[in-house]
Amino acid sequence: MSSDICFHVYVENDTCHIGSHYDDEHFDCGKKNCHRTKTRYPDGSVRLRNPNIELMDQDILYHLALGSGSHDLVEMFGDIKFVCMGGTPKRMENFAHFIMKEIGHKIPTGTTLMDISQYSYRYSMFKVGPVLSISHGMGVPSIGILLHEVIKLMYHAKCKDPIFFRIGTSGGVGLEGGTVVISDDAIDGMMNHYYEVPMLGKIVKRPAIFDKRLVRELRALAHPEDPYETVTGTTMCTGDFYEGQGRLDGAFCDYTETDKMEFLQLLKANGVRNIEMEAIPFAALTHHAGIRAADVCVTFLDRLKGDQVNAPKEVLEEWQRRPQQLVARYIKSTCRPKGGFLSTATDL
Ligand SMILES: O=P(O)(O)O[C@H]1O[C@H](CO)[C@@H](O)[C@H]1O
Ligand SMILES: O=c1cc[nH]c(=O)[nH]1
Repeated sequence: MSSDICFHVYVENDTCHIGSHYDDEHFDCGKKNCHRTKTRYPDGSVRLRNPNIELMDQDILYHLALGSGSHDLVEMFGDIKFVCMGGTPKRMENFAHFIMKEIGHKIPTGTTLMDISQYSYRYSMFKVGPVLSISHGMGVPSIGILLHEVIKLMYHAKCKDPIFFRIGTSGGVGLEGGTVVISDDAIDGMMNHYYEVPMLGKIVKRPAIFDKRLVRELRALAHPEDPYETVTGTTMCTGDFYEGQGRLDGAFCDYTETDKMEFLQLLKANGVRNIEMEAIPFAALTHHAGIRAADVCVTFLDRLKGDQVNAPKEVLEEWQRRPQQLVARYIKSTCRPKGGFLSTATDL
């Protein structure tokens, strides 16, 4: 590595290099190819890696029902420190209410939380002080579109060093239902560690990298007395729930149970702890934007034991709250004693 290249993560010739200081240093060194310099202004606010946006009269965030011309995005969202996303509107509305209690955020008596993106009829978005809670739908294209617009929202709103969390559900690989998995790595259905996007007839590969320090900080917030396990490991992100995840119970199945079990055992032997459908674009696009992010999912079943999600509804609801509790502990751990929030739990 030449001396004018910094030790932060940087991308050169389509290859991602991770400097030895990546975990611990997030300052603006100004050196050539510094990922931090490319993605942040000196005050920590999000810098977009698309020069076209600042030349536009206004930017319409179509799927959020927001726009830089129609809304005062700095006034509405400038204080955001945490963006939490998960598949369903109901989970994210519940999380908004939960985090409101946890951080002691007050809204005027007689008022209720509003779905800011309700007229997009695509995603739901709730704001609770420094926390945005947004639904992302199912699968790679849905979360990909949302991430483009939320990252632009962070830029327009001049948010400083926001942290993104995905609060999800997944199938465990050798883990009981109800286990919480913090992803420290992501692979796609072909075991690639990158997000492949066809652009202008060519495949562009973006490395899918999670922030290792954030993973450690979250892991440290798991309580020994929690009545379930919290583990870290690789998450496989597939493009389908049935055949894409080796299930035998889809509308079609052209492989045998032996084929399925061999594949799942291979995943287990390679450190894969769970399977879901968003980790790759979530890791890759947040990393490309220089945004620290973590994917925290509960398992709904052990895929080594079956394919059907058959735990009772109330049990699934309780399990879904487990990743929310961990993320809430993180957010609370960044609260300053005199108000406001730090950018990281370990700055305390
Ligand atoms: O529970 P959420 O966060 O929606 O995520 C998981 O659930 C969906 C499949 O049932 C996929 O989107 C998968 O990633
Ligand atoms: O098995 C599962 C469970 C939840 N979500 C998935 O993608 N797969």
